[in-house]
Amino acid sequence: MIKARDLTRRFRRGSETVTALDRVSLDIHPGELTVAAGPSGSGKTTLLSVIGGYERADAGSTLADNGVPAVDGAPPFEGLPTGRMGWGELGFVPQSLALIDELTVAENVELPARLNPGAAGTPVDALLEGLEIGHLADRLPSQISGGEQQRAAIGRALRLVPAILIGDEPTGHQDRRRVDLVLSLLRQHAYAGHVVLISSHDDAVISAADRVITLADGRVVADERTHGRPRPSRTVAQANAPDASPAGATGRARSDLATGPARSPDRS
Ligand SMILES: Nc1ncnc2c1ncn2[C@@H]1O[C@H](COP(=O)(O)OP(=O)(O)OP(=O)(O)O)[C@@H](O)[C@H]1O
Repeated sequence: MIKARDLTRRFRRGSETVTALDRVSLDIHPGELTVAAGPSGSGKTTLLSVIGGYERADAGSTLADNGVPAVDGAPPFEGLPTGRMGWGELGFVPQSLALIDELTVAENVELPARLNPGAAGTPVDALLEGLEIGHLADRLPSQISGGEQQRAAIGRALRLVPAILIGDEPTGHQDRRRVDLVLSLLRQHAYAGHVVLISSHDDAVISAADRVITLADGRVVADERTHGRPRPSRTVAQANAPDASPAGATGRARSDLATGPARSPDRS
């Protein structure tokens, strides 16, 4: 589970201050597809970037279950800041995609595993086939379409089967059939007991969601469970057991990864 509390993010534009997020508090649960919706400029990208640790909040905090099962009666929620999670714990699909142009499609998808030697996950070939880009494995990102690049970025985010998956409009470049394909993979990941939070203003995506959080002017103006699908009572930690490894054990922390070229260019 993710607990975001009082997230506030302001941007300065000359003499003007834009409040992109205004004291947003949310719990995002595993086991359901959660979609952040709202008009352009309402704060969706900022919310996902702050929750994913790609952008710093001016105020507030975002903590996540660290995947370690409870021991000796200790609460399973350990409160790890999401910004310190690596690809093994948190997969991110940025709007910019941030693929490395010198690496092939297969190498881009494999990157989280290269950074986390020994970590378990889904084989690259299976991901590429599932995302219908298997035939493009040896091409460079610049040699494939925007929709194909986006599916490669989704494959990279899913590579280590992260407890948390965040996608900023991950279907934005897809045709109708591939929107359904991507949604089906994301829902599968969510229903396996993981946290899946994406943004979209596509009605097809919103109607496929189990929960829709609507933003306007940086605030949550609606928060609805659309399918009424009961949440599994198990935690992310339980869902991941016995493969769960302590945060950090699967590799580098997010702050380290930020220095790598695969992370969002927004993070320096
Ligand atoms: N780097 C920045 N500098 C200044 N203002 C920014 C910056 N990033 C975002 N904003 C502003 O913050 C507000 C929220 O932007 P954000 O990108 O989060 O919205 P969004 O809902 O994701 O929009 P879209 O659907 O168009 O992607 C907008 O008013 C935007 O102009």
